[in-house]
Amino acid sequence: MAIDWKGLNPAPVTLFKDNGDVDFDGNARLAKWLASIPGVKSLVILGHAGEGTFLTHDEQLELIRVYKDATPLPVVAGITGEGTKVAELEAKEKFEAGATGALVYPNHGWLRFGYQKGAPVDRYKAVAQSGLECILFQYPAVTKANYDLDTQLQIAAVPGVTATKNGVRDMKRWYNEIPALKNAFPDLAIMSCHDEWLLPTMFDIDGLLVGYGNMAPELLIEYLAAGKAQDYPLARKYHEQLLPITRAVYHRGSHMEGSVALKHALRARGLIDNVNVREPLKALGDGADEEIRAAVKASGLTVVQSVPA
Ligand SMILES: N[C@@H](CC=O)C(=O)O
Repeated sequence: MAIDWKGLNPAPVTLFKDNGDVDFDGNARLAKWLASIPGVKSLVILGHAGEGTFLTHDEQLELIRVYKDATPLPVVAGITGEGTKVAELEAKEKFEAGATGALVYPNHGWLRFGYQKGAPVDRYKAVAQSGLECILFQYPAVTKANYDLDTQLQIAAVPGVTATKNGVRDMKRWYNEIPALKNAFPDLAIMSCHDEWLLPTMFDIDGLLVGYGNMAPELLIEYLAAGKAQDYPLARKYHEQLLPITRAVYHRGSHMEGSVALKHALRARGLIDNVNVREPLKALGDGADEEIRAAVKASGLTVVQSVPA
């Protein structure tokens, strides 16, 4: 069954116990809460926000099973294996564990060295053989793992690629490449992942695929609707309302810190009990928790009183 990406696709954080083990029960609880919110379309796990590559192979597969059992929503798994063959096998295992979709990461060697022409499309072809619906993941323009338009068009043509998560962070590229993709592939769902400044992207998208979706799903769904309606004043209102929490979580030293800050925001909303992370993530410094709690309040995000069983 095709995934309907046209809404909010949060990338849940992964919870850990105090002894460092994955807290599967805590993750199931978070999954159930997110899935209970109308407008949430899928849950994208094992990505950056989910500390996917910090989990062992077995933990990754178990987390997919837990999400699959906890929610009727499609479970989308990050595919991060470096080699194309490795990524192909990883996708097969994740499909068998219960995933429906794949967020296909670039080979991370490309971040430093760039890619050879044709290699990205072959990676998608290999992963798509698993039966997972694939998301074309566009990295920021400042990285060498960023795909030129021709490469994006080739990837979008691969059967099984049904959406793109665009994080280019270069509006000149966005304003040219998003229409070109839409023109060539009208059914390709366009999703933004510009967590730290969503506003300029909100008028061109079908959905959001964001870590941000963990902590403010209710408001992001309304914000997305305003963007789709081309209602700039209303979208701007949501942008302003969310600015305190955007600043506290995403305008930090690095996007990596955002994954930790997300946990503080979720704790402030009463959804999780601790802010444990796995190395190489580090705890935030003194004062961060108070700052994030104050931002949650200032953005009008309330403490969640009950989570579906
Ligand atoms: N929002 C981030 C982090 C997520 O994967 C991005 O731009 O990729």
